[in-house]
Amino acid sequence: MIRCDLPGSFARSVFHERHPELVRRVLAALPYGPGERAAVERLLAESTGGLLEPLPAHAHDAARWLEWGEGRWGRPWGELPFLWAESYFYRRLLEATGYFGAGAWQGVDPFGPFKAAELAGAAVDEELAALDDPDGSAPQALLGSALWGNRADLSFGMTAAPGAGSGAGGLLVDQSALFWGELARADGGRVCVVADNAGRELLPDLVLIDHLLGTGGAARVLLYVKPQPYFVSDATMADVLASVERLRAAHPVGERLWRAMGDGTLVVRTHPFFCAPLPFHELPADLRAEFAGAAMTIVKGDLNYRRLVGDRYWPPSTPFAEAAGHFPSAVTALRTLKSEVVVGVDDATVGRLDSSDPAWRTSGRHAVVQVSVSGRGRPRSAG
Ligand SMILES: O=P(O)(O)OC[C@@]1(O)O[C@H](CO)[C@@H](O)[C@@H]1O
Repeated sequence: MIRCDLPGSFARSVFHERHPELVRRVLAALPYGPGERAAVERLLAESTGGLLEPLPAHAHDAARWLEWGEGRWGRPWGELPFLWAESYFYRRLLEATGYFGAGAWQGVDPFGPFKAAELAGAAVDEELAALDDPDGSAPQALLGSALWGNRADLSFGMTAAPGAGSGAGGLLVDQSALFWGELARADGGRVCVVADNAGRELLPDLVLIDHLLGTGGAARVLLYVKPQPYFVSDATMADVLASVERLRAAHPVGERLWRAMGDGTLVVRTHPFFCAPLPFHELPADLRAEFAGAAMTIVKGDLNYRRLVGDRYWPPSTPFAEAAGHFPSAVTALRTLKSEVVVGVDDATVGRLDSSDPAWRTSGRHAVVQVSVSGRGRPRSAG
């Protein structure tokens, strides 16, 4: 299990380097008052050197978090599992900024200014212009755009080294033929997409969804987003609407997606579980049943990968199907590597990368397309 306190670890750097920078930017981006500012600073101090405090009793999800954190309250943050601690940090940040409060900051996304700037940026213009390029709109190119779009993660951008995430580091595992083969085999079933970041990642995800619906690769797509702001740029429903609007202004694909939402072939869903500090092994029964009926579930990004396989120091050669085989449908991970977890990469590749590029697990320059069909056709009641 990856913990937060290992000296020199990526997890420790997230709390001690990334979060202070994140807090600085959030407080610079919105004119929060003294109360919110002090609460955010207190959270930073608590999470970098203090003891874990629960949510205030009046919080709508206080009981749920009390249960998730049983045995952990009052312990040092550094002892916590990394995934649990990060998830709780983002929940507490929303508490500190008044996102769930009764006051005027209710519902104000603390990361909204960053997301809006990205969506309005020139890089998005260029990417949208490429939609008219026949090479850029071939199926494999669309899958590649959705994959590499995962580099555009605004939390990663907080402390990434210059040039990190840019340039073609390489696809370490490419099972895209299996992905397309599975879709062809299912012949127009339901595809679930567990979204990750808004903006430059969600736009190519939506274009891929349009392609799947337009070509019969999927009869229906369920797109799962976060119920609240999370990990800086993770997509919420508001971000889906902003992206569809952006696409509508630029290309017919936007209008098609709008219509698909209207006729129910593209359904956007959310669930509290997507902001829970839990791995996908602990899917609640309702979500498990939804995924179980899918021809394929596409799981986007680094954090979802950590939740899919388990946030552990796996031997990298552990087969992906072994780590992700618990998932209730066939599942494809589209992930650029931005944390230490990795499976399904052979020892020779790991040895080569360890000596040539020591930061390969976290730099965002490498990616995987990994498929497990273990959950294919699993009955809805499974698990
Ligand atoms: O899930 P995403 O957007 O691809 O990546 C999230 C991320 O940037 O944040 C975490 C560290 O804070 C890591 O899992 C990863 O580096």
